[in-house]
Amino acid sequence: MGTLFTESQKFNLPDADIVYYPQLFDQEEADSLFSHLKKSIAWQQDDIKVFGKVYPQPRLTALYAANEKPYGYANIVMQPKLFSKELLRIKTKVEEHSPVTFTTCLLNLYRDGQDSNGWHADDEKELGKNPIIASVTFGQERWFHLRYKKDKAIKQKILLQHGSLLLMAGTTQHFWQHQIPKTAKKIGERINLTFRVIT
Ligand SMILES: O=C(O)CCC(=O)C(=O)O
Ligand SMILES: [Fe+2]
Repeated sequence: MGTLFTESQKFNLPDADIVYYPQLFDQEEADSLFSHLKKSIAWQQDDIKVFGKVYPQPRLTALYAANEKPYGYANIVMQPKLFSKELLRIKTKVEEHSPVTFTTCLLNLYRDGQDSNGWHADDEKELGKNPIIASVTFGQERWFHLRYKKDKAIKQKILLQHGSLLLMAGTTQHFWQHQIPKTAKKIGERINLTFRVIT
């Protein structure tokens, strides 16, 4: 079961460094990792505070890491659980395409088209100055939207497919925001893993 060769795609966008690998995992391996993660991850639904009002987050999440450092964003502070051997296997595979060793993985489970992730940048202080974020998709493919902060008419859509990897590096998180929009279509579940370095 070697890695299939599939062309990577580098996006030519201002102040961004974004590369997409459509098939980090082949179909069979991606199917089996999806079912494994669906049942073994400690999925939780946190509340988020937006302009003083509290809402349940429109997706389930979980935090795993190689250390015990918490990760906080949008009024939530998450304490990690230790990486499982499958998460370490995925991490090792991702690191073949990345110059850094990741410490932490934030996972998202989008249960259907009404689950989403609003406009944001991964620019929390504990991620460091020019963070490398590696985002892996299993299950339902979803659109990933990017918009340039200085001119929101400059944007990019990327279809994140089953078994794919998206790498964001350089100044991407300073100059760009991203989101996973809702869709009215009847669609299945998607698991997303975002590997990060938290020091
Ligand atoms: O689900 C995705 O592809 C994006 C997740 C994301 O942006 C995040 O967790 O910060
Ligand atoms: Fe993000």
